[in-house]
Amino acid sequence: MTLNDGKFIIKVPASSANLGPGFDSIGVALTLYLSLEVEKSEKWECYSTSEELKDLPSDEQNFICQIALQTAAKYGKELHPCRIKVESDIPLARGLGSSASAIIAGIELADYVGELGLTKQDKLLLSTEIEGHPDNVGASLYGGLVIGSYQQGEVDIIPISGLSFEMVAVIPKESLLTKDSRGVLPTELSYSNAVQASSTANVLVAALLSQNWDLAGKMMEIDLFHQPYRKPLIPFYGEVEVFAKSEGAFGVALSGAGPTVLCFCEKGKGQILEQSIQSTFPDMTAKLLCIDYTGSNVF
Ligand SMILES: Nc1ncnc2c1ncn2[C@@H]1O[C@H](COP(=O)(O)OP(=O)(O)OP(=O)(O)O)[C@@H](O)[C@H]1O
Ligand SMILES: N[C@@H](CCO)C(=O)O
Repeated sequence: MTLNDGKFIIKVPASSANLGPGFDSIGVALTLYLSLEVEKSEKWECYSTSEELKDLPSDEQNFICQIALQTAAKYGKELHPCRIKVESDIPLARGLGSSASAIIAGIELADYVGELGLTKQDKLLLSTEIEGHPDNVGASLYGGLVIGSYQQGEVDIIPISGLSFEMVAVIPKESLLTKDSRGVLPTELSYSNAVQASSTANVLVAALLSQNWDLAGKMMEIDLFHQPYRKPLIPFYGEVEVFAKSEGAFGVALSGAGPTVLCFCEKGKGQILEQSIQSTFPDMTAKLLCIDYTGSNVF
C-alpha cells in the first residue's frame, strides 16, 4: 500500500544497549514496539491512546515529527503533513531505547512520505548522528544483536541473528533520563583501565557468539565503562542481580542508561524467571522479552 492509497504502518522495536561492557557499541532489539499508523492530512497531527505517550506534543512539535521534518529538510524536501496515530508499549526514559525507536520511526516516516530512497546504511548514519551512538538505533533498525562503531562520521555495524537467549526486564516506576545518567560518567579512563574494559567487551562478544552463557554473564558484571558509576543511581540493582542469578539468570546488566535491569537467561527459562522476579519485587514490572529479528518495518 502506498501513501496515496490511504494508511501505512511503521513498526519499530525497542532495544537495550550496552549489555554490560559494550558501552555505546552493543545493542539488542526487543519484542516491545512503537507503531505509527500514518495518513496524509491537512496539518500535522500526532495522537495516541497509549498512557505512556499521552503528555507528548500532538502537533509537529512531537519528537517523531521533528525528526521526520529535519530528515526531509536534509534532502531538500518539504514533507506533506500527516495524521499519525502513535501506539507504544516501550516505557519512556527507562533504558529500553524509546528515543532511538522514535528517531528510527521519524526517519522511516520521512523516507516513505518524502520518497527519499534512503538505504538502511543511510538510515543508520542519520540516526546515529542524532543519537550519538549506534547501539540502540542500530538494533531498532536491523533487529537482532548489533555490534557497532561510530568514528569520524562513519558508522560500521554487524547485526547478528540466531541467538538463543531471552531476557526479563525489571522496570521500575521511576524514570531516568539518559542525559542525567550520562552525566555521572567520568570524562577520562586510564590507559590500563581502557585496555581492561575493552578486553571485557571483546570476550563478551565472543562468549555470546559461542553461546558460553556463564562467561557472557561474568563479562556483563565486570564492566568498567559505565556500570560502576551508574549503579549508585539504581538502589535496587544489587538485590535484583543476586535474586535473578539465584533463580537461573546467567547474567545481569543495566539496560542502556538505566534504570531498568535486564536479566539474561537461556531460551525457555524466562517465564519462570519473570514470575519469580515479579512476586519478589511487586513494586516493579518484570517483563519477559525475546530478541526481535526483524527491525523496523514499513507496510
Ligand atoms: N514515541 C515517542 N514520541 C515522542 N517522544 C519520545 C518517544 N519516545 C521517546 N521520546 C522522547 O525521548 C525521551 C526519552 O529518551 P531517553 O534517551 O532519556 O530514554 P530512553 O531512550 O527511553 O532510554 P535509553 O536511551 O537509556 O535506552 C522521552 O522523555 C521523550 O522526550
Ligand atoms: N549507550 C547509551 C545507551 C543509552 O542511550 C548509554 O549507556 O548511555
